[in-house]
Amino acid sequence: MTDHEFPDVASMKPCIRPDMFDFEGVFLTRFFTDNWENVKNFQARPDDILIATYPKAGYSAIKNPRTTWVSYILDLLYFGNDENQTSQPIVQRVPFLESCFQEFSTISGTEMADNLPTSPRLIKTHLPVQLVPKSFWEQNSRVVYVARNAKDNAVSYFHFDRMNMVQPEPGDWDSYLDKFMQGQNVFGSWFDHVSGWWQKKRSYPNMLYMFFEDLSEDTGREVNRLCSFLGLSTSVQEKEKITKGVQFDAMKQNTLINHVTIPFLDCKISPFMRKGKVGDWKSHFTVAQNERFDEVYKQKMKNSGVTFRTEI
Ligand SMILES: Nc1ncnc2c1ncn2[C@@H]1O[C@H](COP(=O)(O)OS(=O)(=O)O)[C@@H](OP(=O)(O)O)[C@H]1O
Repeated sequence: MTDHEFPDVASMKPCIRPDMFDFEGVFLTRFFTDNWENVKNFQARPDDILIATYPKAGYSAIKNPRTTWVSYILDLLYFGNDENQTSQPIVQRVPFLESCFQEFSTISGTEMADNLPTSPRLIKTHLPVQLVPKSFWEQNSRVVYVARNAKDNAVSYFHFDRMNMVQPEPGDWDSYLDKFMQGQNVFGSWFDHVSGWWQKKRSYPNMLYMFFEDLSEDTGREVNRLCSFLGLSTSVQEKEKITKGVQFDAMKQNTLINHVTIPFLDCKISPFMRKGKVGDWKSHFTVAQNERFDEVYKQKMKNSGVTFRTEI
């Protein structure tokens, strides 16, 4: 088996479904803490681009290339014409910084990032802002944060936890939603994550804060925003091509992107590229769940300053 291959999923099942534990105030699993010294001491570079999201907000990266949408857009903007690059799965093109899946890979996220031959390096993280390695701030690296409304994010994360054998068991939807409201998810509370990064943006100008809902409403406009932020003079034709290539249906068909080859993701339970919709929460939340959620949301987000759209 090479560095980038996985064992057959059937043979892996007994050793997976890890426990979640409190790590410096945030729920994580060992897959994100086993390499912590190297994560903490990771040496960022001034031209690095860190793509940060709460899980399932549309960014997609090690064997587990996720935060897919914006990673793929950035990858195409920088390396779309480099066949060498685009023939690799996106998990290898955009390393997942804190990941360390020792059972499945001999290479950690930090090693993969250190070995990246490209410049700039595109690096993905799901860490809450306070756990990001300090060298990113010291080097003034660019950061693209992508946020998704809490309701759709909860639904998407629930289905992902059902199909991802390296995440804790999600249980049923009702109890999952309760845990989500209490912040008991891998990578911690959605509320703290989106608010913490929003807060950081105030003191760190080298960050673009994007919304899944905006990408969904007008992908071309958001590609333009990314180009402005990054100082790219990509041609109109190229931007149009990229915008077309990153639509949900096109990405769902692309096996280098859609993760069907990652053995611990069981796409028979739920596909990685599931629905990609704004407002899908309506087909999951009961009236009672929605009322409960709105109450908790109001309370937890009252001082955050960031607003979301739950439909477009
Ligand atoms: N191009 C495009 N258009 C619309 N929606 C898209 C797109 N790319 C990714 N997605 C949706 O984003 C969700 C996955 O988020 P991530 O890629 O951040 O997942 S991960 O945290 O990295 O595993 C997941 O959302 P759900 O379908 O609602 O589950 C993906 O379908």
